[in-house]
Amino acid sequence: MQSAPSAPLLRIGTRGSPLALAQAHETRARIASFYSVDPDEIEIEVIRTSGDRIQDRPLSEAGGKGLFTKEIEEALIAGRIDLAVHSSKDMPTALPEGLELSAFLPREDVRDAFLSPVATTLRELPQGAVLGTSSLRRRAMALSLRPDLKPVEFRGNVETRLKKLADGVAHATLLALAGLKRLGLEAHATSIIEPDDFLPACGQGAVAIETRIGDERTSGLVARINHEPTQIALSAERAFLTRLDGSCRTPIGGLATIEGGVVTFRGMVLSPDGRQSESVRLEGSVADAARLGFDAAGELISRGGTAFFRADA
Ligand SMILES: NCc1[nH]cc(CCC(=O)O)c1CC(=O)O
Repeated sequence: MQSAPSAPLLRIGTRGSPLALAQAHETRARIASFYSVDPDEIEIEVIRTSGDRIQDRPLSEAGGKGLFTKEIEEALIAGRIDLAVHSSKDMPTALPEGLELSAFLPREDVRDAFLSPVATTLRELPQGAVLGTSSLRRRAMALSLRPDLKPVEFRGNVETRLKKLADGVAHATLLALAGLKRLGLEAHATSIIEPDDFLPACGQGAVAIETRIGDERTSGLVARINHEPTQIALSAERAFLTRLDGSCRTPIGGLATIEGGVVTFRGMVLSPDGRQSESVRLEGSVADAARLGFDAAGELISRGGTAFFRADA
């Protein structure tokens, strides 16, 4: 007689892109190793989201960030999965009722990479070069440094964008170094852009684990693999975004770094054409990280920085 398969220890929900799968597998490996269980006892369930389905128009027009999380969060609420693994950067600031971010993996590199077959850096691109990017932040920041560049829409997963670049659809593109590294594709980076020049998106490089509020078993299990400095940095960055009330139609950069118990938060808002911008830099204690992000947003609002994106919302 065959015995009935035993119920999995945990079920992880994720998107099916190679990057999402790499992140789900890393989460599974960390949990399995912490509890010394066979990784196969933790199921990975691939869920197709609206963001994966919609390919014909910019996502900022189709409804924004929530598109990559909606169906996964529905499965979580319904109890078909126990935890969801997401790129923090793709998550809306407001979570659906009943869900929480209960843990973060150690943050990967936060920087953006410059990729081009014709130049080593953004500054060295030929006059009027075509820049492929679907990120309003990268577009605005690139235009602030090089107003002559011609941005074109560049959708798809990391591999698709690399292929478009190789096919000559654009002279250059910008990608998160974190994604390239998690996919083992960092050799494709032509150069790396320092945050001083080009602030990353809030949450860039951080992987978030979402669970049901009240599911003590799962939140207890994942709490043990939580990377606290990442969680603290993310609390500042998410507070910043929440107060700015930015959608993905808004060029915003934000980064919290932690050193010796001190959190440094840098934030920036830009007009879509990159001609106007406001920046802020605040320091505070680790215990006040969320307050720091909140205050940084307040500072930009009081300087009128949010008028840049309110106008075209
Ligand atoms: N918007 C897509 C997305 N979401 C997360 C990453 C990269 C990994 C990360 O930032 O954690 C990417 C691709 C990119 O921006 O290059």
